Amino acid sequence: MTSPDSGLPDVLVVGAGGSGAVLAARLSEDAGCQVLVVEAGPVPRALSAFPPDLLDARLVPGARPGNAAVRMFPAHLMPGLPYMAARGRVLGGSTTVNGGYFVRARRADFDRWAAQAGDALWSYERALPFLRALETDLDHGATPLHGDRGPIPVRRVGLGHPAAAAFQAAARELGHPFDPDKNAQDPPGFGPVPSNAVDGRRVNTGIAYLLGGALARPNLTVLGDHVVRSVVVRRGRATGVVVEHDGRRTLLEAGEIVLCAGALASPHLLHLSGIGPAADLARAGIPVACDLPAVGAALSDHPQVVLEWTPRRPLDGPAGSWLGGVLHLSSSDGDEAGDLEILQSLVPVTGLVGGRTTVPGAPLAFLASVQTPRRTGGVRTVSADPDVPPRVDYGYLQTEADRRRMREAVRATAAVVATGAFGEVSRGLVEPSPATLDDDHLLDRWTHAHLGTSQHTCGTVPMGSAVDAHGRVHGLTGLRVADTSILPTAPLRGPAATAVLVGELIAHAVRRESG
Ligand SMILES: Cc1cc2nc3c(=O)[nH]c(=O)nc-3n(C[C@H](O)[C@H](O)[C@H](O)COP(=O)(O)OP(=O)(O)OC[C@H]3O[C@@H](n4cnc5c(N)ncnc54)[C@H](O)[C@@H]3O)c2cc1C
Repeated sequence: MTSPDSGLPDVLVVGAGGSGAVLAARLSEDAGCQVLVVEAGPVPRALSAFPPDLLDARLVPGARPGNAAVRMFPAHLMPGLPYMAARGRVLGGSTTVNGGYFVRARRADFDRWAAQAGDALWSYERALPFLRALETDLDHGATPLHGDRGPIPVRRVGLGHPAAAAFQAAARELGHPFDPDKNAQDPPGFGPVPSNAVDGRRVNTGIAYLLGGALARPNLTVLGDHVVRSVVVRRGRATGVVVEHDGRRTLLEAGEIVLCAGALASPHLLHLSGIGPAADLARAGIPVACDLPAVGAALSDHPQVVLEWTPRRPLDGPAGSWLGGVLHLSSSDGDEAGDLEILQSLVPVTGLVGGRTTVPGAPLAFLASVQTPRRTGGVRTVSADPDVPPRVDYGYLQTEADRRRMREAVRATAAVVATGAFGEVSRGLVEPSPATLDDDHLLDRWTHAHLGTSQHTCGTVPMGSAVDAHGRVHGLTGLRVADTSILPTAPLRGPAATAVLVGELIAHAVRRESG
């Protein structure tokens, strides 16, 4: 904490996204803690000020090219395979432009993170009270596993749509267990998707944590359209940030700086501030403040391909959410239960990309992802100019084991579509052909041509080698990272619920440290 008469905020939070909005709201519950949030994107002060597509749970705003609420990062999924990665740039960050699938990490993820962080704070048992506190589970209410008072409303998407019902019947036909509560740590199988959308409206973290009352607190200030360019480090201590607004740069100082800019922007900001691998920084012309090789050394994400199928008859559009059911099954590795995911979209991909909930005659889709915990690729900063984007490499499918798991995910999806039960609604897959499915080499080529990502990036500033279990950056004082960057590996599920948990856990840690 700063001294009361310094006039400086105690904590300056960079980014009001999946973790930052949560952290700022929780820290400002203490009226004696002055919190300043600096967000690069716009900050609507009321629900009605959000563009309607950012609230519509039948859409995934981040999938639509050119959406003003999205910042694109040029990237490579594999060497020679370029891609544009989307990140939310608006109050709520990527939770405002994402799919609204809100599933907790698995116990195995917590075990791994607790070991890597060297702190039981990250164990499932210690995290569970925070997982309960962050949600209002509208299906279960208050139980030992679920909460009924938290800011994020969680409801499982109904399986009443004919395509979702057919998916459920297909999973049963194939012998997959029913997994009715994906947030309960039961054996993985087919089930409805827990979502932070209610009555067709996606509730991002800005709405849930800030617009719900925190924004009115006198000790909380949230600045929108202010882009942090770098962190100022003096004699091993972070003292402030350089911020750009309306073309003008100013210095904002605070007792402590917390980066919540997301798993692509946070490592870039650290690099621009001279914190990262010294040789790379020197090559980019950035003076080194702290040699920290682990910053940006790898990332962790989930490769994904879309498999489209042709409806046998015209099907209605989705009622309240683009999401159908979801099936988790295990790759033949057998090490990580439920590491393959088949997620159903009730909106054609052309609709998601074009911002439309129905496209007559268009095929519907499954999103097949490999969610085995992996660290690959990385984020490298190539210029001291903050406007030059970092080099983002996903490093997907570089090993035979990675390619095999992806083949298994694709073939498992094809098996669902090939069931008699799914045949009630489907004429079959658009691609790949049976001949391609049968041949490893052809299937690898098909996958390469159709490869995408779940946009679940984590692990770019990992606990253990870059920050400690409280997000404190090694080798410096006054600087933390508190977003999905610090999770050493992406969870076996989508990371949005865990991003919120990061905000909750780090707020708890900050409060405990300051007594
Ligand atoms: C298209 C898409 C779909 C997804 N779908 C799902 C899903 O359905 N389920 C799921 O679990 N996960 C999903 N995810 C991932 C999930 O939304 C993210 O993992 C999560 O929101 C990350 O939280 P974060 O706090 O780390 O970063 P973010 O939520 O991205 O927040 C970072 C914030 O920092 C701000 N910021 C960045 N740089 C600066 C700067 N220099 N100065 C000031 N502010 C800055 C940004 O504007 C943003 O508001 C999806 C992601 C995307 C992009």
